[in-house]
Amino acid sequence: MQLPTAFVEKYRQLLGDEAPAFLASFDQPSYAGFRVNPLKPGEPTATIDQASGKVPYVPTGYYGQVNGKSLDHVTGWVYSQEPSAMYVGEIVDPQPGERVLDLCAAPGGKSTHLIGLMKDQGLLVANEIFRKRAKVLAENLERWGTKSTVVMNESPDELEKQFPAFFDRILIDAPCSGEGMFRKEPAGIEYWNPDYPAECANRQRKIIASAIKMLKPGGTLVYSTCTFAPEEDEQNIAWILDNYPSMTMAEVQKYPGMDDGRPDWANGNPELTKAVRLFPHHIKGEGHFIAKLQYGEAMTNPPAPAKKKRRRKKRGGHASLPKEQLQEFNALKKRLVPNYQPHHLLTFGDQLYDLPAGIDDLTDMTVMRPGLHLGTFKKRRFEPALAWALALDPDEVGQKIVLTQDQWRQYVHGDTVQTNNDLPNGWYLLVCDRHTCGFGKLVNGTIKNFYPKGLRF
Ligand SMILES: C[S@@+](CC[C@H](N)C(=O)[O-])C[C@H]1O[C@@H](n2cnc3c(N)ncnc32)[C@H](O)[C@@H]1O
Repeated sequence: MQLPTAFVEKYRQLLGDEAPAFLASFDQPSYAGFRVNPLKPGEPTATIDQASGKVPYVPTGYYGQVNGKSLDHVTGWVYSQEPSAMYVGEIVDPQPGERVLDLCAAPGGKSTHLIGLMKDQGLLVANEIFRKRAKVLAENLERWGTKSTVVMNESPDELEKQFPAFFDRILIDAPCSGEGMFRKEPAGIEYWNPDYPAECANRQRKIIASAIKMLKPGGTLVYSTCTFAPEEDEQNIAWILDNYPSMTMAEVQKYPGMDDGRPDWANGNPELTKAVRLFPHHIKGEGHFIAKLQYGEAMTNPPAPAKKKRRRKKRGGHASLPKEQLQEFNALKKRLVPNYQPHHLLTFGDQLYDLPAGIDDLTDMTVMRPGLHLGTFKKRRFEPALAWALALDPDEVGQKIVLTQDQWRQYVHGDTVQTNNDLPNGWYLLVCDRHTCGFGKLVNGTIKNFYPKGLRF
């Protein structure tokens, strides 16, 4: 691989004797991996059978490729993620019931991991600053089947106004110079120049400052990058320790092949050894840096959570459900999923969502997905959403139709599906090999296709 001369020189100086092995790793193939989804009601055996082994430091992680058009992938039973990146979620270690923020979340590798570890209990706010990427994030989280995630499309400095001292845990998976991904995505090399890491570090410090304002006293902040650059890694952590006396380094478990952070690459603060570096010449994965910090109880006067006036947004705002719509929704729910207990029903235009606990005011925020998308109100009828189907366990649904693999392929292709059953007409959950796939409307033995057009293949 052709690396910039200044890059090679920089790491020769920093790594000394280790530099040849480090530089040689860029000519080795990158590692692919995937995680299995603990929120789904079974093991994705078809994908696991193709794996080349388990990732030792991630209980749900495997080495191997995922087929993007497989049933396992399309229904969110697996998520394709590079093995080093998987360690970030484990270090965040979120617990069920907590409030967690993934501040730079698209396309959703870490968010899907975090909400799985939380057993889909509590609140995950998955935020992405760029709208197109936030849309992809929302789609990936819908496939994952989460009920407790809100997807936002905000800048960190807007979010900090909405959520002062609010979160138990915050992850900053920072936009970075991406040196650790050069092997996997060589196009990233084009953006690199000797000043690029320092430019990224400046941006990262602004994100960090916003994040700290949103952290509860006693909460934890995990900061990760996929770059080797000390400016963006140890030097940013040293900056946090110097400027925020309440922030201290937390210990991180290191598995064989993982390296300590390098104080000598920053200001010599020995605490920096507690960070972890994943180097491609030492582990089976790409380059990563992860540090965990604790917001000590020393911060005795955190800003009180802002009290916001409740008001309806002019456009795209949310509102409680009118009686007629509630009846339409309840009629369908009673037939399909009688035991489903929505937490807080709200509408965005004609879309119905179930907002998770822990957040009740989305005023003044750009929200891509205010919780679980339940469906759409059409003229005097309610059409259940794909996201709702993907969040259900087939065992909790009364009305369902089991598809063969061939019928599932017809369904994701957008075709109607012929059945030879004599079930009454109406909505059914479609299930293939225990994977919930969507809802279909049965009309005289034919399943009408409501699979979203943009997802068909
Ligand atoms: C490393 S990626 C995140 C990857 C993601 N956590 C995952 O695991 O799939 C960093 C993200 O930060 C976003 N970003 C870029 N500039 C930003 C800024 N100024 N503030 C916050 N996020 C930013 C990028 O759009 C990108 O999606």
